[in-house]
Amino acid sequence: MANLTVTDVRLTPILVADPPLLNTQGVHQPYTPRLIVEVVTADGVTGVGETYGDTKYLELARPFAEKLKGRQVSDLNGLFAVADEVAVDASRVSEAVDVGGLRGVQTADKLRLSVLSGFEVACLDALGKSLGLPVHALLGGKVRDAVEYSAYLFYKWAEHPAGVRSEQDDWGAALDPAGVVEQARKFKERYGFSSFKLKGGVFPPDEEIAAVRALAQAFPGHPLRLDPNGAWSVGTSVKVAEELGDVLEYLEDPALGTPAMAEVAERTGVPLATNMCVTTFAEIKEAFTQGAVQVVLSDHHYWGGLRNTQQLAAICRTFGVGVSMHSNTHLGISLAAMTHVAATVPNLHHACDSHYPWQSEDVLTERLVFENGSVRVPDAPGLGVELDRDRLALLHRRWLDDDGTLRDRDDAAAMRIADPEWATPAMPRW
Ligand SMILES: O=C([O-])C(=O)C[C@H](O)[C@@H](O)C(=O)[O-]
Ligand SMILES: [Mg+2]
Repeated sequence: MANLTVTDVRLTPILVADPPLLNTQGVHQPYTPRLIVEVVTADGVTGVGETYGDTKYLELARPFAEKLKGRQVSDLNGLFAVADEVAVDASRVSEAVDVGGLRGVQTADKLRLSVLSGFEVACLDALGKSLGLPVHALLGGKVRDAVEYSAYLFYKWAEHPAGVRSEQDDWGAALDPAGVVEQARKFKERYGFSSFKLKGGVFPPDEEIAAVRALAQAFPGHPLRLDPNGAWSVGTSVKVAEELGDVLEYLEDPALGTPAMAEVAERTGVPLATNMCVTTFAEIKEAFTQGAVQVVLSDHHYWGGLRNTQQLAAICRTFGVGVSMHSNTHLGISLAAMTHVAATVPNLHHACDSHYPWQSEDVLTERLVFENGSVRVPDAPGLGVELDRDRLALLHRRWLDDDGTLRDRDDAAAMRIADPEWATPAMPRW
């Protein structure tokens, strides 16, 4: 019988290269923080997880890790009790919608869940390796063999501002409809994606409408999405929905907050998706009863892990609301975790988001591969991925060497390097 007792927990904060991707808040930093979690059992089995690596997450992860020692990796329900014991510094959260966060309301619970998810995935990986079972089997079994992802298109500079230390990428600039179409072509060529999401809220809506129209012309029949992260008023949202209604699979978070989304939903037939107004279980009732959203983009990081993601999917199914997946900058551990849980969700009818193609660096010995836009669901024990300790050490070294400037993701601060006058836009921006 395997000894599933946690004897050691390792936390490794890293900085990962990120291209100059634009959103309504600003631009991505040249390096972004992530946290790699390792949980070791008495048998010497190591499970890996990944989550946000900014200071406020690290502050919680450290005491969480201490409390995990001596517990069983199979005690997944117990992780929530551990999370409740970890104190959150009140200055780290505001109950209001955090427009700077791009991921909705900021609460102490959500912060705890975002940390918990890294431990839950590491425990599931260790448990799976100990029992010789893939994570999807621990979650009840896969209902599909591959999970489809969509191309995540961004307006983008060719490179980070001059004088800023950064890694080169070969995607080029995308600042107008032709650039966006060119980027989409590369995504299709390289990964076989057949649906496209454009991160909007960067340029005035007419320019973004033109970019989506250009995509529709270049890729007829392909599902398209546009996501301005709540940057538009209700009126602007309705206008964009009217103009693009014939080509959009859904419009994502056109306006900020459930009441505004509900008003948009009432005035258009275009389905609305969200990763901003429904990001916690507490927000579901109001949004669903008001018909504010037709698709919830789950994210196992802030929903509190893979099993909470399954619960969210079950609630969505009950209410006839669609479900898919949101993504931030993440590495292969999280892509594997997303793929395992997505494989178990019967009502997943939209290709999931993933930033992974934008990440040229990883901490795995082998990168996960997209074939025809999909990732095959791993059947090896655990997550089916292996940590590359040299890569991990290298990216950790970068974090150690940083003076603190990059340890907390701040897209507005990154933008101010190029444009010192830049201030986080007041919402609605248009
Ligand atoms: O709304 C979304 O899809 C996101 O929040 C994803 C990311 O935060 C994305 O906007 C980004 O990284 O710029
Ligand atoms: Mg979004």
